[in-house]
Amino acid sequence: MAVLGQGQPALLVKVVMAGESCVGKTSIVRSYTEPGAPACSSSYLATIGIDFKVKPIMLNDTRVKLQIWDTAGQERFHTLSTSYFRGAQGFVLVYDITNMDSFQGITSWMKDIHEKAGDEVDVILLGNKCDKESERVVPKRKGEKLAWEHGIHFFETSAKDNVNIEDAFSLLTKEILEKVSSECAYCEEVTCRWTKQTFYVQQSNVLSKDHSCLFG
Ligand SMILES: Nc1nc2c(ncn2[C@@H]2O[C@H](COP(=O)(O)OP(=O)(O)OP(=O)(O)O)[C@@H](O)[C@H]2O)c(=O)[nH]1
Repeated sequence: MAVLGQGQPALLVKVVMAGESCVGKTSIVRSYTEPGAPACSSSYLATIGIDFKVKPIMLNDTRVKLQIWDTAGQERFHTLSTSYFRGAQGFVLVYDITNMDSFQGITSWMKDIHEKAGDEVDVILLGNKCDKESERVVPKRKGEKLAWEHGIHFFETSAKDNVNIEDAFSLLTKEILEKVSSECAYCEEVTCRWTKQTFYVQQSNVLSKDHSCLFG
């Protein structure tokens, strides 16, 4: 894998948040990208359409710019939300441990992800709101079993108390980087017809030879 130092441009990684409405997707993104600020508020404000945040991180000496797309979970936004799945390298798929319907919806979300983003994409499953133990209706072993059946990693998280959020994003990003370095599934090699210089094209991003985004 290309090792990018401080002075070098960052590798751009697109991650999409998915899951039913009100499971805590926005709060998880907030907890991760705005440390110190309250991730949860007493009033719930549904995501309308789509939003995104950027989080620069350093992982094993590689500079990464995580572009996190926060989709709306409400059914009326389903077509719009899933249209952002295409081209993503990773998904954070979330259910709420106090809401059985949100857990039962996970299989359908997995289907959407594979249909739109392919079978090779990395997914991590989060059972959120683990601070609400007294209201739990989804046992932890059910989440573990479902993740195991899909061959993906699993964490129980709390956006409110910032539990396991950083670990979840780090593990997902690590898996994505391993894939990019081993087979570069997302890049297409292009040679400039005038300068004969080689570039890699990843979606709309032009990447330099070491796969770091030139516009990073
Ligand atoms: N106790 C607790 N509440 C949480 C947690 N995460 C989110 N919430 C609350 O749950 C509600 C919904 O959170 P959001 O982050 O807006 O949920 P969402 O999945 O983005 O919802 P949509 O935008 O409709 O898709 C809010 O009132 C949050 O404050 C958590 O870890 N613990």
